[in-house]
Amino acid sequence: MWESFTAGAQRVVERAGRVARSRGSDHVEPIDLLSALVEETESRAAALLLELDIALHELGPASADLPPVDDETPSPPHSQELRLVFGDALAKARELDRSQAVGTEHLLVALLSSGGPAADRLSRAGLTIDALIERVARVNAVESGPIPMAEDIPPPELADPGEADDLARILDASANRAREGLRVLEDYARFVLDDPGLTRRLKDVRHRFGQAIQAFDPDWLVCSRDTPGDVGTHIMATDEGTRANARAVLVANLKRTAEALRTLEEYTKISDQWLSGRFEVLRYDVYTIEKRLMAAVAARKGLQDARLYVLVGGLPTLGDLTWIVEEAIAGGADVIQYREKGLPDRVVLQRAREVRILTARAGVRFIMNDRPDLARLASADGVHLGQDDVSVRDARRILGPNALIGVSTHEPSQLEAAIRDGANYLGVGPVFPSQTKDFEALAGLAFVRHAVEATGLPWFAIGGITEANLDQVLDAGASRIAVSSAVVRADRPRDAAAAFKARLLDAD
Ligand SMILES: Cc1ncc(COP(=O)(O)OP(=O)(O)O)c(N)n1
Ligand SMILES: Cc1ncsc1CCOP(=O)(O)O
Ligand SMILES: [Mg+2]
Repeated sequence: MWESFTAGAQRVVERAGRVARSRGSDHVEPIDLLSALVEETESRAAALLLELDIALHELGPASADLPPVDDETPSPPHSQELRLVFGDALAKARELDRSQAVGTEHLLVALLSSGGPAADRLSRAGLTIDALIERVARVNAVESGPIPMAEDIPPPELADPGEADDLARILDASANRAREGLRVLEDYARFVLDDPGLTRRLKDVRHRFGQAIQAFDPDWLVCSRDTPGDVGTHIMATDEGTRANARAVLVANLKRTAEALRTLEEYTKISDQWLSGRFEVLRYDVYTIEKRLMAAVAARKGLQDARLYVLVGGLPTLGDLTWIVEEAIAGGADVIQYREKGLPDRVVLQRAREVRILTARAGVRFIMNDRPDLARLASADGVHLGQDDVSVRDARRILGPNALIGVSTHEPSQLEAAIRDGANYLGVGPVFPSQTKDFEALAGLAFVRHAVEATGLPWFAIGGITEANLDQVLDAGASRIAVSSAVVRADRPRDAAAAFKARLLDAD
């Protein structure tokens, strides 16, 4: 069933389990789902509640406000009531036709209809089922509905013709601003980041924006245009005429585009709420893309030139971690990950700090495996997370926006989810059987080939890579690799690293 839930809805369900555990409950209840939903502040459900003037804090404690729980204990089972809520959400998603996927908004509708304490809390906050359904249906229709043609929507009939003219000037200026801004963003994704996925998404937004503004009568807009008479034309903020670099251009245009879309959204509310909804959806799309663009910008800064990533730790480096790190660096490692599974936290932290000193001295990136808390204490450049480790979002809470967060991926859907979650780089594998870790299944070279097409973020092929099979990995399209045993178990780790590095640079 979960594959028909959006990533946001899945996150909320997972978080509900943690809420139930921190309450000490033996079942996850609808009320836990509501607490988890409250915390998903960027979700469609949260946006709808805000639109309906319902303050999120009135709906109960967010899971972050509850006592912490350890991540090892499994969540209790879902209660019968909660299972009914999920079934109802599924039915609502089908009925309201949002590509049939269950989003946070459908969970909200189902909670409100559930008739239990969660529904009471929502009703007490002022939410009514009719208002909510009407909103959800509108947003869903905006996403899947037909595109109106110019003749469908005449200029608004306002009492004062001068007012229509003012409105046209606002809409014309904002439409131009948003269109130009979107083009600047697309050029950044295309030419600076070389990111096909982001370029495609921005192109899609630009295209949908173009369709939305077809609803305006072009004569109405252009006739009202009076650039020389526009009092704003010559007023410039002090920093508007200069930009420090391409990143500053990007940031300014993200802001400009979102602002222009907001202006369109607000002023079209006067005459056409449906169209206003389309601009709202586009504005949310820009926010989502912003998160991905900024992750890509950070990755570019930290890992653009990185080719060889070496994992140290475990048995082979128990006695001589410092020496191995120095050797790997001398051989050309661009990134060192400290991956330690069995030692006490206090010892791991002490050793991580040693790795930090060595890597900092050499100007090499240092990534801590699994543990954002230890990464922060050791001043690492970031953390590497697996599918069962804490989420990117939680790691960011600890490490902040500038940390490099990597995610292990073993199949296309995980890769897509990691990108959506804001990972800065990806591990792609396991490609071959590994001496470092046992795997039930291999992702293989097919997944490496998939990654080439799927992302412009830096990604490292990993798992059993040796000098003997490196060519297969490079032929599959990888330009970066992560290795452990082939370096840390080598007689001469420095030479082993140097051999990998030379071949990676050769293949560039
Ligand atoms: C670069 C890189 N890629 C993948 C992994 C594996 O992470 P994970 O799946 O969490 O497994 P463990 O390493 O924690 O056993 C990695 N560490 N680094
Ligand atoms: C931790 C991990 N996750 C995927 S492969 C791997 C181990 C990489 O080590 P090796 O290069 O020795 O296979
Ligand atoms: Mg892990």
